Amino acid sequence: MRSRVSDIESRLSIPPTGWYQSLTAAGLRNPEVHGPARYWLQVEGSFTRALQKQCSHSFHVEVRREGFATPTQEEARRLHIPHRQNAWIREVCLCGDNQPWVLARTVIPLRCLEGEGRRLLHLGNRPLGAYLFTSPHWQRGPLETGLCKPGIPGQPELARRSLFSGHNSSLLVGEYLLPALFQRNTL
Ligand SMILES: C=C(O[C@@H]1C=C(C(=O)O)C=C[C@H]1O)C(=O)O
Repeated sequence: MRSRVSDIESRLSIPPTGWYQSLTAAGLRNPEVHGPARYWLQVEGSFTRALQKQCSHSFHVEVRREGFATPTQEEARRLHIPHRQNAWIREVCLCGDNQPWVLARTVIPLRCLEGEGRRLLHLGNRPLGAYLFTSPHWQRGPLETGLCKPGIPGQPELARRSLFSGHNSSLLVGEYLLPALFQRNTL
């Protein structure tokens, strides 16, 4: 039998998103970025760690899909890779206390998968952050703020994204905040 969290989770999707270089720039379009989600749009360090600190009893990663696929044209441009080149694309739901809190989409170009980067193919339910923040090779670039196209209530409206640069290549991590995360009155 499917669990309740899987049922809620299966109705969620990553919406088309417009990306801005800063929270301030996004705020001119949608002042909601300065509301309760602001902390999550700006928190530094491992996002997984920050979420885990907010959990009362459990945190887990559910893989929604993972495999080789073509990134969007915008993602390919951001990563400086040819636009029809396949990449390893990982989409997960980060759940706190059995509630879906964040959807994440990571685009990992082929060059990142060489050498020890092969481990990225086998993360499964282990959080990517645990890998990126324990390996000395990866450096996070500046955070962008995303405004998702207006959609159905309960779907992500705000997002954040950044490039992580390794030896000779970068990967792109997008995190889409679900209202359930920042509408809890705990921060
Ligand atoms: C990049 C991080 O990894 C987190 C875990 C992810 C995964 O397992 O796919 C994706 C995005 C994250 O928020 C992080 O913890 O900061």
